[in-house]
Amino acid sequence: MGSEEQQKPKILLLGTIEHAHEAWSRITSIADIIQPTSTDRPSFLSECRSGAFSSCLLAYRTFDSTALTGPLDHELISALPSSIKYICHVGAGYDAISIPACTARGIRVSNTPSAVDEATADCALFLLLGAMRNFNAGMTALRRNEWRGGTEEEVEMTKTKTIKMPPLGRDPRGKTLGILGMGGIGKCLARKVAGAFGMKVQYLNRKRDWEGEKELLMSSEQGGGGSPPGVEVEWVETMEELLRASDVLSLNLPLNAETRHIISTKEFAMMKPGIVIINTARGAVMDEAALVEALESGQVQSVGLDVYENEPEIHPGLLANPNVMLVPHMGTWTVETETKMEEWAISNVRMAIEEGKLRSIVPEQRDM
Ligand SMILES: O=CC(=O)O
Repeated sequence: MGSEEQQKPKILLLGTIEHAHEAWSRITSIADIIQPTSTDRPSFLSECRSGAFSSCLLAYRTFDSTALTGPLDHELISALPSSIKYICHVGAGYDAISIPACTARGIRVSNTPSAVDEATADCALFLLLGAMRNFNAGMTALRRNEWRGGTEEEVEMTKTKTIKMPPLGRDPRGKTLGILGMGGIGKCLARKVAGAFGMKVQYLNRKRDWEGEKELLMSSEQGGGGSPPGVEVEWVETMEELLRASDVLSLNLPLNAETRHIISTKEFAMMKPGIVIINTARGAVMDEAALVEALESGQVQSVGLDVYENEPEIHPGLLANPNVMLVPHMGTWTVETETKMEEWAISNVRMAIEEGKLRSIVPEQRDM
């Protein structure tokens, strides 16, 4: 019986299982779970080098575990035992993991695409409407005990006089939404804005997604009744085309070496004056300092942000600006979605153990 126990593969658990307890308990019957005792990156690196995780087959990691380990960069990947063959990440964005470092060590990485699409697109929809309608200015004024941004004295005077009003918002209907990065979240958002707000959609992607376009155009013909109308969707070839024609821009692309600061001073200058920008991808795809300047000059009218360059730090120029709607990275923060993401990551763990492969290996490693 003892030797049977020893044959179980070992899993390094980085983070905690919050929701998918049933799926995880099935894993614990086929694998031994090892958890680090360290509390910060230097001690975690020492723990790795001490052999504490030797013979672990894979690491399961959550987004929040970065607070303990720091990024899974070259230094950290090199410190992992050579027995580690898989890293199963809970989340769609895996910019905290150096894929080149993993590939060089023969470690395969999985993420949880599509599990996040609906919830993240819903969050983008909330930010889009909030930023277009200037809801942030009014909402934060109320919490200062002011009415729509007027002072307390002005509120008192409203019985006889007018009060200070925030600038009028704009309706989304008939406006053009530019989507930068037409993956699962982008498509989901396109469907939602067309159905709920009657917006037109144009997108820029690494390559034209004919199948995806067809799917969006046909969405009216499926399901009948409550299904949204087909999406008017147009592919554009260049960033300049996308920026010049968009009334609202939504960032839906992954963060990597090519996309870091893909939106910066030059790109802000190309945008339609008074554009609204939504970011639910990663903060660093946009140059935050340049964004603050573009907001101050009025080139960008308002923004809705769920993600920031140096989370949890927020640029003071964003905090101070009433035209900035801020959400603290809650795009997938629902019971259903967080559960789905954990279950998806656990299904990668199971497949790695039982079949020696991953359900959703990251695109950079598809040929591995
Ligand atoms: O930010 C959320 C994710 O990457 O899934």
